[in-house]
Amino acid sequence: MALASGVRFAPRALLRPWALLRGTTLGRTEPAAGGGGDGARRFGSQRVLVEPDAASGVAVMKLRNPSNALSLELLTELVISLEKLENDKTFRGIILTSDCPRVFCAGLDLTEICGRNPAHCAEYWKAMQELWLRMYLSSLVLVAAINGACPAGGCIIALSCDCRVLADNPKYRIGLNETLLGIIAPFWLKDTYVNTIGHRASEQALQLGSLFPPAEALQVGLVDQVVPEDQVQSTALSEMARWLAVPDHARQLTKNMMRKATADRLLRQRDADTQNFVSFVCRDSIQKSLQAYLEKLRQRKG
Ligand SMILES: CC/C=C\C/C=C\C/C=C\C/C=C/C(=O)SCCNC(=O)CCNC(=O)[C@H](O)C(C)(C)COP(=O)(O)OP(=O)(O)OC[C@H]1O[C@@H](n2cnc3c(N)ncnc32)[C@H](O)[C@@H]1OP(=O)(O)O
Repeated sequence: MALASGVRFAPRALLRPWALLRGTTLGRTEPAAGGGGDGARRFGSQRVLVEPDAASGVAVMKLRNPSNALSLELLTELVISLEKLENDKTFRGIILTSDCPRVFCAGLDLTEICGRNPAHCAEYWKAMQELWLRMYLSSLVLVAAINGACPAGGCIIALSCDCRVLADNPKYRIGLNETLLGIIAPFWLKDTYVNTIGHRASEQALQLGSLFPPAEALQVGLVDQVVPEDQVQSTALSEMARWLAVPDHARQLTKNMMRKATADRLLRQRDADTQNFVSFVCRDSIQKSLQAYLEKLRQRKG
């Protein structure tokens, strides 16, 4: 499997991705609902459904994990689906959206870093880095159709796209709220925030752990459009058409020019970033606060 980073990254899950997917439908194709013609074959896995439209060169990728928390399996399946589309010259763009009601993506799956050993936390963080690198540097146009809450790691996914369309629902807040959980956004995530909304706005939002409701997210430049919920998909398609109107080679080289330095910074320090992450999240105090946060989430549900 070609990796965005070159040779150093070899988490077990990605070396044996199919092992994680036993019993799922990844790699199988089936007719899309209401489809059946050329380009209407969908494929996917347990946690990622891909609806490709060969005629337009656009695939819709739907996340369908509980709350779309970024489990190791979800990260792995996302990378595999992305790679599959990247390698198929039919496709020029992906619309990323959620199949879960009210949640686009709940961020890191905290159960992957709570009560786990350092080796597991390292494997998990490498998978997170890998997904971000692949998305951030993707040659395809990525449009996020954000149809639900989008905190922390969910915001990372959205920020790594080229364009963001958010549903106008005050419950669908977006931002990097890590500090409120007692954790810290890594430098590459901070850089992505700064690249998107500027230094001062990032400084404020990161320290305060701000989750922006739609109008504020638009105002600060975190999203590009806010539209009624039933128009998120159609608006994402219109945005996609606008981006695809530009010749691929010129757009791709420009994207690379804008993003390469940020990605290279992580590539240069990937191991150190992993070590920082592991030693930070494995501290007793951080484990305790993550446990308490998870407990609060579970109780809130009941
Ligand atoms: C080198 C750097 C050094 C250190 C770096 C350290 C850390 C890395 C820093 C940054 C990277 C990113 C970090 C993160 O992403 S942390 C996760 C942040 N996410 C959140 O705070 C969101 C929490 N969830 C919610 O607010 C709500 O669930 C949500 C608004 C998304 C949906 O609300 P809804 O009412 O629809 O669902 P719930 O009933 O609340 O939840 C359903 C179910 O899902 C579980 N759940 C939710 N979110 C998570 C999660 N992130 N991880 C694990 N599980 C989650 C929730 O407990 C319920 O479970 P269950 O009761 O079992 O059904």
